[in-house]
Amino acid sequence: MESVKEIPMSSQTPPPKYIYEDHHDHPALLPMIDLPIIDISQLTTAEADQNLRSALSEYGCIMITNHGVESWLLEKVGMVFKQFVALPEEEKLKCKREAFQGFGADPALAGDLLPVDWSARLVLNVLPQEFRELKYWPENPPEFREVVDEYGSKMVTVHEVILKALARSLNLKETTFLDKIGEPWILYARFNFYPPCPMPDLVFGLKPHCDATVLTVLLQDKEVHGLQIEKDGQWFRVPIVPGALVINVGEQLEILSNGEFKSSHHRATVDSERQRTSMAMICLPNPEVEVGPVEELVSEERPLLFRKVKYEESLQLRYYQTGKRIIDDARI
Ligand SMILES: O=C(O)CCC(=O)C(=O)O
Ligand SMILES: [Fe+2]
Repeated sequence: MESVKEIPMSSQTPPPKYIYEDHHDHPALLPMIDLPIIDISQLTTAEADQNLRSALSEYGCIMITNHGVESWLLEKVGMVFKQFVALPEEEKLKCKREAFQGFGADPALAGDLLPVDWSARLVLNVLPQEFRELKYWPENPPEFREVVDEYGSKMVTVHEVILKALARSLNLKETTFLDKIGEPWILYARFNFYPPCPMPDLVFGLKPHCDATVLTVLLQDKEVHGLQIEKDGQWFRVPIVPGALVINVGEQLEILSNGEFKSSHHRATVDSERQRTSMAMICLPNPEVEVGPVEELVSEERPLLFRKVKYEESLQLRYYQTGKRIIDDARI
């Protein structure tokens, strides 16, 4: 098992296991993308629902404002994680990553793997409450648990508001997607920590991937860029918009919507001098549920694209490390 000691060291020239032979564009050289910004307090009007639908269909990744998370809480969520990563090693070891939850690098699996990410993550099941394993939840800083708990409950509303609007925009009963992902669906948090790296064009903080989720709500670092998305075969940097949250369509929503919404292909690069953090709140179907396309979205003009699949953490990790996608297994 990896320990927190195996987190990449900011001062090091990257050891070979992190290095991509074909270097990618230096992050600073890529153009910024102008992502749609959607005020989600306007959703329920037919026009706002349609705007959300077309923005997500075109980009797979948008920004949202008026999402109901007060600015002090956004600030705190970012801050408590920065305070946690600044703690001494022994303190962080108390939440050491095991198979899935906790703090550390991804466990290294056997096989033909892609280079290792220049990052470490703190992964926590947040909701439903009975899925929480508090031994992985930092006790330091002292407000960590309360802040993540509060932010998590706001995220339930954000997910519900968006999933209902997307269903309405496709002329479906508004709870269609929520009904399909089962009760309770799962909310988990992934806090990403990217130490600086002197050769940012040779490593990735998070390799190119699509989230295996329904939706991901991402709080970016306030100052340091790193998120990039691919659109029409080109990579772009995602701007930092103060107070806005980033929404990524995940593979489960691509399946549910029979391909109407495409999961966003994205990655995180690292900075040569400054550390970066980000925090993803992720929606997954209930673990007992098999997710397949909504029947009303299948027709003669729009044939069935996917068979039903069950999300599995261990499979997902293996796929991530080998550059495969679960959704490709589901494609008919
Ligand atoms: O750090 C970022 O901006 C991207 C994070 C991300 O893609 C993820 O956690 O899945
Ligand atoms: Fe992601």
